[in-house]
Amino acid sequence: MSERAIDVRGLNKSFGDRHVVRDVAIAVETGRITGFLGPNGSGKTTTLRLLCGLLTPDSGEGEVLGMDFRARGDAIKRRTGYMTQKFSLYEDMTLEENLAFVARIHGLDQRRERVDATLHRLGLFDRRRQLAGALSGGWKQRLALAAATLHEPRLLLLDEPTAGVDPRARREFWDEIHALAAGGLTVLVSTHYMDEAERCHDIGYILYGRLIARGTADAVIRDSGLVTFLGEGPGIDRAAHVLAQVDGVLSASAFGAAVHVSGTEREALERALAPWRREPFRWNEVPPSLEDVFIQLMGRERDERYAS
Ligand SMILES: Nc1ncnc2c1ncn2[C@@H]1O[C@H](COP(=O)(O)OP(=O)(O)OP(=O)(O)O)[C@@H](O)[C@H]1O
Repeated sequence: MSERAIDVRGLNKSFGDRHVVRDVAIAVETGRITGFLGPNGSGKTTTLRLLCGLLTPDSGEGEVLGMDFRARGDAIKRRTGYMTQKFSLYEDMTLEENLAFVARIHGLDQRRERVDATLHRLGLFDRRRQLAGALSGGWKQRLALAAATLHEPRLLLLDEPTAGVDPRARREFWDEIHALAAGGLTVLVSTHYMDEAERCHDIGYILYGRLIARGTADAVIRDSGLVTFLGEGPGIDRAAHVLAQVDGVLSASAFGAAVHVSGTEREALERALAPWRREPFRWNEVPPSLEDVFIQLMGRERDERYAS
C-alpha cells in the first residue's frame, strides 16, 4: 500500500517582493524519507514549513496527512515533529526534565510513560539525569530527535540533522530515522550533504524556489543525462581547473588524486578529454555522482535564467 502523505500543487510563497517558492507540486508517499537539496536560500526550509502548516502559503492546493493542507494547517502542525539545526532544548535541565517539559507543551497524557519509552527507544535512559548541556553533539542530536518525536508525529521535518556530528553518531541517527519511517512516519529532510541525500529514499532538488528534480537518487542521476569520466595518473588532479574551462565540460573537480569530469554531450566531452588521453593518465567512464548531477542542475538553471 502506498498512500500519499503529501499531495500538493501550485504552492507559492513570497516574502515582500521576493518570490521564494514558485509553483511547487509535490507528492510524497507515507513512510518515505525525502531529502531536499539546493543552494543556500533556494527555498528548501520555506517549502517544508509550508507543507506542514508552519507557514501560510500565498496559493496552493492539496492534502497533507489526508487533510486539506490550507484549511487544516493547525491540525497538520500538531501532527508534525520539527528538529531544527540549532539545538533548542534547555541546557540547564536534565534530559528527562526537557522531555517532560515538551510533553506538557504538547498537552500529552501519560507523560511519565511516554518520556520513559522515548528515553529507552533512543538509548538515552541511562543518561536521563544528566544536564542536556553536558551532552556531546551526537547525544544532543539524539535528545533533539526524542523531543521531536515524543508526541508520535506522522510527519517529521529535519533541518540538516547531522551537521557537525561524527560518522558513527550519524549512522546511528539515520538507522533510527529509517526505523521510524518503517513504522509509517513520513520524513522530510533539508540538507546540503550528499551522504545524507544518499540515505534518503527520494530526493528533491530546489533552485530559485522551483523543484527542478525529483525521484530516487538513481532516477535523478539517470534523468540528468550526464556523462562522467574519472581520470587518474600523476598530477591529473591539477588538470581539473584547466579542464573546467574547456567547451563541452560542465564540471571538473579533483577527488583525492583523481579527477571527475562531466558533461551532457558525449562527443564534446570526448573532444575536451582527447589531449589528456595519453600516458601516464588513465580514463574510465563512471556513473555520475549525485554531486556531479547537482552541479550540472545548478549550471543549467543559471544558463536558462540568463538566456530568458
Ligand atoms: N520569514 C522570512 N521573512 C523574509 N524572508 C525570508 C523568511 N524566511 C526565509 N526568507 C528568505 O527566503 C529565501 C529562502 O529561504 P529558505 O530558508 O527557505 O532557503 P533554504 O533553501 O532553506 O536555505 P539554507 O540552505 O540556507 O537553509 C531566503 O532568501 C531567505 O532569506
